[in-house]
Amino acid sequence: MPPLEEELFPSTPGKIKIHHHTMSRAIQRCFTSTSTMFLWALFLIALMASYMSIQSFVDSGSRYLHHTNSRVHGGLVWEKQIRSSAQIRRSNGISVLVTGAAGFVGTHVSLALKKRGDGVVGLDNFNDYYDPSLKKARCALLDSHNIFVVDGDINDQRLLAKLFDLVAFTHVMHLAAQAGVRYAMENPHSYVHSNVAGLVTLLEQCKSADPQPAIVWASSSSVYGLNDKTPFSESDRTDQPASLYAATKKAGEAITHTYNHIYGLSITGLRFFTVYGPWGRPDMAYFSFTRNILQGKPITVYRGKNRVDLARDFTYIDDIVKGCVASLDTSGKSTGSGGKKKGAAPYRIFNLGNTSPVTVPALVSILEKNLKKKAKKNVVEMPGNGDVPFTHANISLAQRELGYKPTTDLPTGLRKFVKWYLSYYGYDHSLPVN
Ligand SMILES: O=C(O)[C@H]1O[C@H](OP(=O)(O)OP(=O)(O)OC[C@H]2O[C@@H](n3ccc(=O)[nH]c3=O)[C@H](O)[C@@H]2O)[C@H](O)[C@@H](O)[C@@H]1O
Repeated sequence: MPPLEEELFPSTPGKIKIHHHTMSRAIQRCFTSTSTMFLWALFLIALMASYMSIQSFVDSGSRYLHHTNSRVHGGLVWEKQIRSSAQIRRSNGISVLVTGAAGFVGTHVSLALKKRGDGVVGLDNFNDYYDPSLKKARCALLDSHNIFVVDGDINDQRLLAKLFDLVAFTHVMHLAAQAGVRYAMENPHSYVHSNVAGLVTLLEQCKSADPQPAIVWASSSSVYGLNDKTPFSESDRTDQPASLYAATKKAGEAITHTYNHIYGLSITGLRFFTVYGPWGRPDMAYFSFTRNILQGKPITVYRGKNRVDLARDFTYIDDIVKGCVASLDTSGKSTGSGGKKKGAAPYRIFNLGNTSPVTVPALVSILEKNLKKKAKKNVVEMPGNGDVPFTHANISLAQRELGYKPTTDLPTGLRKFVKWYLSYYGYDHSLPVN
């Protein structure tokens, strides 16, 4: 016989068996005397009273929890905050659900949209892949611009349905993801959870929404993997990923294609090339190098085979934001409704890079100059951890279709980053940033 807990909470959904006869006999037994019925009535009244007081607590609590983004999803105040954040304040404006809004790119894109009068609602799970206090600080910045960020996960189907019930989003800017190339060896499942399962949950919601939103989402330059034809063009092969991270982003491109094909969702995938800048991600090289140089700690600089330096097409955040906003503006409409396709919808993929790769040692030199301090470098051969030796974007397609034209070179962008870093962390570098 299975243990009692197993009967009550089956490990897989869809296996709950309700034994109606047994249950009705039990109910009959309970109601055999009038005194028992009276006690039951009292119990029900007490239950209703406590439900009503909990509901009013939730409503008043969410007023105060606004800044800390409570996990409580519901209540009149919460709904009002979402509706107000989604309000469009310009003619022909759009209303956008930004997933990963407390992330690096998400914060910048949300601000840009809000500043021009679009409606923005953020969604973020504030996970601890890197210091959540930085995410909270970004969130406070968004809050000061009247952008509300819901504390929740893209895997939470009920929450997504609730958000779409409240707001007829015209667009979804999907930036929530498990990022980082090398961390995939430590925690592979987090990549599948966010970048595959979470993506599907979000697409399922978008496909059944009426109207369906157009979707712009973050793919990655890492999908080019072992491709050695440079610069990388969108039509180059992407079937040789070098990391699980890259594989999940490639999977995302395939998955979004099916939702475009079957349900008529308008999809734009953006292959970002090593994005950097103020409010950036502490797990990335430029950020952790800055911290270590300031703290007098060594940095590890990877080098490719035959002592060849690694290089990246580092792209400044403001350029990426322009590419994201232009993608939203040119996305075209999804054609389906209620899960039914009515015609072909756009399916696009663009490289968003800088078109001028810089080596990692050159990145370190620029940081040294800005920080006025020498790095203690440990140069080691690149371990087989998912890294690729070189990235270089061909951006002519984005230039043609989006008017995308990056304008910030690495020295200028890093100067802005260092200025922000010092203003944010101060000169007391004892605080951990990752
Ligand atoms: O372009 C992209 O698609 C990807 O860009 C970055 O990935 P990555 O280019 O590896 O960025 P960093 O982790 O900042 O590394 C930059 C370079 O510094 C090198 N590096 C990194 C860390 C380190 O300790 N030492 C070191 O030499 C890496 O090998 C790489 O060549 C992001 O972390 C990914 O999320 C993103 O998708």
